[in-house]
Amino acid sequence: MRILLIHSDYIEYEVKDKAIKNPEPISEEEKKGRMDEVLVAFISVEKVDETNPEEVVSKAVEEIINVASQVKAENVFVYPFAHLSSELAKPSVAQEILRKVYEGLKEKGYNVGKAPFGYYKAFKISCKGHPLAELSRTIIPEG
Ligand SMILES: Nc1ncnc2c1ncn2[C@@H]1O[C@H](COS(=O)(=O)NC(=O)[C@@H](N)CO)[C@@H](O)[C@H]1O
Repeated sequence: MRILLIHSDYIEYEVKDKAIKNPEPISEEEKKGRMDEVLVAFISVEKVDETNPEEVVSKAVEEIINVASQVKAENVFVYPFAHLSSELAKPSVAQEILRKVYEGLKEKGYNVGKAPFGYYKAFKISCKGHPLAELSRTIIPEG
């Protein structure tokens, strides 16, 4: 799994079109979204993650929380992003892993947003620009 973390003043997105045959079903209001004062996690789920999804989910939640506490972000935004790796997991597995990362962060008490999975989206982001505002993490399952 590849994660790009951007501590931001805001992130906003707008769904444009389906990018895969069976994207995540979404309501009308989920076609647009915005979150302010937020740690945005752009996440590419990789083929290797399919060997141990549970381990990757718990490590991802741990890594994201670790950065959120360092930058004092209470809001986290999970953004499915297929462009941080050339070895992508198939969409069905990726969607499930991302859902579990989202749920895991909520269980830890964070206010969590997410962008819909499987769509082309326009987005705007405002990076805060401090020394820890741009970080990346790579998670590889051992088991
Ligand atoms: N492995 C993955 N990790 C994260 N997001 C993914 C992954 N696979 C698919 N997605 C989601 O599905 C969308 C499209 O994925 S994509 O790989 O860019 N494109 C496609 O799969 C199709 N255009 C066929 O190539 C992405 O924007 C993302 O929302």
